[in-house]
Amino acid sequence: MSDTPWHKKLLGGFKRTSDKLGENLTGLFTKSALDDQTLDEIEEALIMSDLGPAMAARVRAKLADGRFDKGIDEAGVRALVAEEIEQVLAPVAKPLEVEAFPRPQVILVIGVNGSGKTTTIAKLAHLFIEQDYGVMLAAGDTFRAAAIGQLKVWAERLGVPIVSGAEGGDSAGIVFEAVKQATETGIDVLIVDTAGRLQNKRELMDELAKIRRVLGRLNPASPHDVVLVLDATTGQNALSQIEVFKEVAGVTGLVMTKLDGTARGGVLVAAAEKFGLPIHAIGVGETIEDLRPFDAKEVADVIAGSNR
Ligand SMILES: Nc1nc2c(ncn2[C@@H]2O[C@H](COP(=O)(O)OP(=O)(O)OP(=O)(O)O)[C@@H](O)[C@H]2O)c(=O)[nH]1
Repeated sequence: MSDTPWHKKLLGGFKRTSDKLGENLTGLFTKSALDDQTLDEIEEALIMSDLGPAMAARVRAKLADGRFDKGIDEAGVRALVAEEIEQVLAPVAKPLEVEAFPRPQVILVIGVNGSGKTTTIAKLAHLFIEQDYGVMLAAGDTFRAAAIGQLKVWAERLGVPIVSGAEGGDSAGIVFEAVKQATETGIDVLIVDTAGRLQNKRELMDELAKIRRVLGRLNPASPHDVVLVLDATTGQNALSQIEVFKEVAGVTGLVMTKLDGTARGGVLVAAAEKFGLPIHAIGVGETIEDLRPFDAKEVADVIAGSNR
């Protein structure tokens, strides 16, 4: 197993999730043989750990198949859980690639207020800058002055240009201006912040639809990515947010944040299983380095606490 700084972050980030899974499973391994009751309890422990009912049922079936009436060991169960998690995460672990021609590639970032959207935009920008791409930000969330201000601070820190307007301004207009400037100055990636008011679904839908119309007129392939930012600490609620945003905005991929502050990191797996949407990156902390594309096996082992 690797001991890179990122791996240490992952271990720390998922610690509470992995501890909770451990707690939920504790006591089950003292039984001498695997019987129906223990299988039920293992299934329940996995559901309680937010991993989702489908995965819980599969692990139960596999254990029942191979281990019934035999002794069970904790490492064996953890290894099986890790294997199942890896199989769910491997097909969806896809970093955001910059490949659009003509440039710029336009990434709309959506999500409810407080999900970590602004921070995620800064972290994604940082990842692209590291790969030598030219990045621009657009402050399309004009609903709150604080959101515009926060994005400006990040742009300055990162040393990237930003297009913004006044509070209450027309976000589609700002996005139009940003694409124009990005095209003129040869920017590779334009990352657009958007408002996240789920309280008024109609307004949100209209606003996002208008941004999409403006972008589509400039380049029919744009927006190239619509990335939904989810806060892992909201647990199962993150799953209903995916449903709603798929409906109002169309979602091409997910970023899950705050996996470090929660015992509910299993919801990453439940989201992957239920929706099959690409998961571009995960956030395990507040600094700019704390968002990275991930390796399915590494994350699976960390969540399950397995050293397979
Ligand atoms: N622990 C931790 N905190 C995070 C992570 N990502 C974001 N945060 C914090 O979550 C808080 C909200 O993040 P923002 O980026 O402001 O969220 P937002 O969705 O833009 O929220 P609004 O500005 O209210 O729309 C901030 O204090 C961030 O530092 C993460 O991966 N881990």
